[in-house]
Amino acid sequence: MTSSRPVTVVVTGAAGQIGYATVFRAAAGDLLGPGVPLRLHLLELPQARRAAEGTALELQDGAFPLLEGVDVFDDAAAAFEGASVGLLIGARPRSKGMERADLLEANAGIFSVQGRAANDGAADDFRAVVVGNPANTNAYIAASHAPDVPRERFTALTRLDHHRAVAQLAAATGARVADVDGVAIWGNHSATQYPDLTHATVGGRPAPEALAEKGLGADWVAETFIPRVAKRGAEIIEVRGGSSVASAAHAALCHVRDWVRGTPDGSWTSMAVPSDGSYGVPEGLVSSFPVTCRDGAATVVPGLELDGFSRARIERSVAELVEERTAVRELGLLGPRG
Ligand SMILES: NC(=O)C1=CN([C@@H]2O[C@H](COP(=O)(O)OP(=O)(O)OC[C@H]3O[C@@H](n4cnc5c(N)ncnc54)[C@H](O)[C@@H]3O)[C@@H](O)[C@H]2O)C=CC1
Ligand SMILES: O=C([O-])CC(=O)C(=O)O
Repeated sequence: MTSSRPVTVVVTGAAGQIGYATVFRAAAGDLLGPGVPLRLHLLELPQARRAAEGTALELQDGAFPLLEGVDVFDDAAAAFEGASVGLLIGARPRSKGMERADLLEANAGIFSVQGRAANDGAADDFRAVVVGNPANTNAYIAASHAPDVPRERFTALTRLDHHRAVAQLAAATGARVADVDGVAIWGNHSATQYPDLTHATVGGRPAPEALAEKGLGADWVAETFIPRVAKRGAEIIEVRGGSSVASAAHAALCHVRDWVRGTPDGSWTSMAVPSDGSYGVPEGLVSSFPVTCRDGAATVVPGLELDGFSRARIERSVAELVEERTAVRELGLLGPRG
């Protein structure tokens, strides 16, 4: 994505915590790269529109050379008009007494409208990352309502989980984060996710070898590493008194940046993408995989060997995604490509 014409980026939930942490870095070039001018479309609920207008004033005060304009909307159709990138952050949080079906239903209301808005008004090269939870199923819902947008353009964020896994492996082995490679997140952005170290390396050596040197084996991976990463969101809420914000914004920026500019040669990252059927994940389900990105397309890393433990963990998380899809299907919340 190199252009002298500004790229329009729609940010939903722009006045929320992650939205606020994202837009300034996007304006500074951390989303699309240093040479790419952009316009921001900030979408908010009517009651938060004023706060988004305040954010727009602050963006103006940043005098960002790449930022060619900011518009504020409380109507999805108008906000998605002409957009090439969507950062779909705004979602309905679970409130007290809310059942899972209620949560799925409330979010389906949001993501069906936004999927239709993308379908009808976004640019031909529109692509989106869904951050708002339940992110994978929200992305599935949006894609189902956007039959004219290639399905693979609707993805969900598991890059934060990927970063968490990299950082935990680095800490456990005493390595630098930059020396860790080949970590993968599989499945749902939820506690069932599978952070996989079986193909990871530390300083070029297999991760199990580097861990063994520290006295850490398969038990540590199963009983400490995996739950630590999978439940890190809850740990942050517990310690910080609020859910992850800056780390989530950073991950969303990295997700889009790598998607449009490519992953480094010889390396992969994790993204939740509509399955192409690889590794037994039902086609279309938005599930996290190790992916490489080239020329604006994300491709699931083919041919990785999975042992019985990995296969069982992936199946468990994918089963949860299937359940979520069944629930929204039964509630009649999917669109024409459901
Ligand atoms: N996938 C991931 O790794 C992570 C996902 N999350 C999720 O990200 C979402 C946002 O988190 P925060 O920014 O902390 O929440 P927040 O509550 O601070 O902000 C959400 C914003 O979205 C807005 N919003 C709600 N419905 C909207 C709609 N239909 N159109 C436009 N705007 C709408 C709200 O008015 C609010 O300003 C949550 O669902 C959270 O669970 C958070 C951390 C990590
Ligand atoms: O649970 C939440 O709302 C936050 C979240 O997704 C995470 O930190 O991974």
